[in-house]
Amino acid sequence: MAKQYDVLVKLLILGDSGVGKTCLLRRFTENEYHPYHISTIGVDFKMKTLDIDGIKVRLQIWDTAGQERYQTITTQYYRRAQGIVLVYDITNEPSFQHITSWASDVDEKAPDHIQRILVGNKSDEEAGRRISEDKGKELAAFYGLDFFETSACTNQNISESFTCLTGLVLQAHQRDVDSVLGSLDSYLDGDSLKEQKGLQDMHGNTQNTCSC
Ligand SMILES: Nc1nc2c(ncn2[C@@H]2O[C@H](COP(=O)(O)OP(=O)(O)OP(=O)(O)O)[C@@H](O)[C@H]2O)c(=O)[nH]1
Repeated sequence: MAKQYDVLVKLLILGDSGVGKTCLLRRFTENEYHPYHISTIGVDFKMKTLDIDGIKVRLQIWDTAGQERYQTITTQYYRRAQGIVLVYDITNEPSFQHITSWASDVDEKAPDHIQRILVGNKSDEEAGRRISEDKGKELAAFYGLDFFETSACTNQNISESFTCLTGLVLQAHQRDVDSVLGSLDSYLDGDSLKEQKGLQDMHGNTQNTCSC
C-alpha cells in the first residue's frame, strides 16, 4: 500500500505539571481545548501530518507527565526523540526556573543532535503574567533556541512552534543522510515500528489518535 507520508519525526513535550503540555498537543492535533487539568500518567502520544516544503512529515508527538514521580518513565523517551518542546507557563515562575533543569536533563539523556525550542504557554493570561516575554527570549537566547509564546486556549503560535521544531529536525537530519525521502525515512520508520511494539507490550494496546 502506498505510504501516506514521506518521513516520520518524533517530538517530545517536556515541562512542569500544569504548564499546558496536553492542551498544546490537543490544540495542535485536534484543534480542541479543555479548561481542566487531568495530569498525564507516564506518557501519551498523538499523530499529525504536516506538509513542509513539499515533504509530507508524519509527526508522532509524545506528551509526558510533568509530575516528578513519572520521571523514570518519561526520561526513557528522550533518546527516541528528534525534537523537544520545552514548556513553561508565563503565569508560573517556578515552571520558568525549572526549564534549566529540564534542559540539563535533556543534555544528559537525549541524543546529541536533538533539536529544541522554548515555549512560554498561557499567553492569553496577561493579568496573571509573571514572566515577561523578554525574559523568555533571554533564556532562549542563552540556550540558542527559537522561542514562542503560545496559548492553547486562543490557538496563538501553536502551529508555528511545532512547524518550526519539525523544520529544525528535518534540517539537522538532512545533513546526515543523502536524501530525506530515502534513508531518513527508512531509519525513522523502522525505529517507530519497534517503539510502537514496545508500547503494545507495555500497555496491552496502543492509543494512536490521528487527526488527519
Ligand atoms: N489560560 C490558559 N490555560 C491553559 C492553557 N493551556 C493549558 N491551560 C490550562 O492549564 C491546566 C493544565 O493543562 P494541561 O495541559 O493538563 O497541563 P500539563 O502540562 O499537560 O500537565 P501534566 O499532565 O500534569 O504534566 C488546565 O487547566 C488547562 O486548561 C492556555 O494556553 N491558557
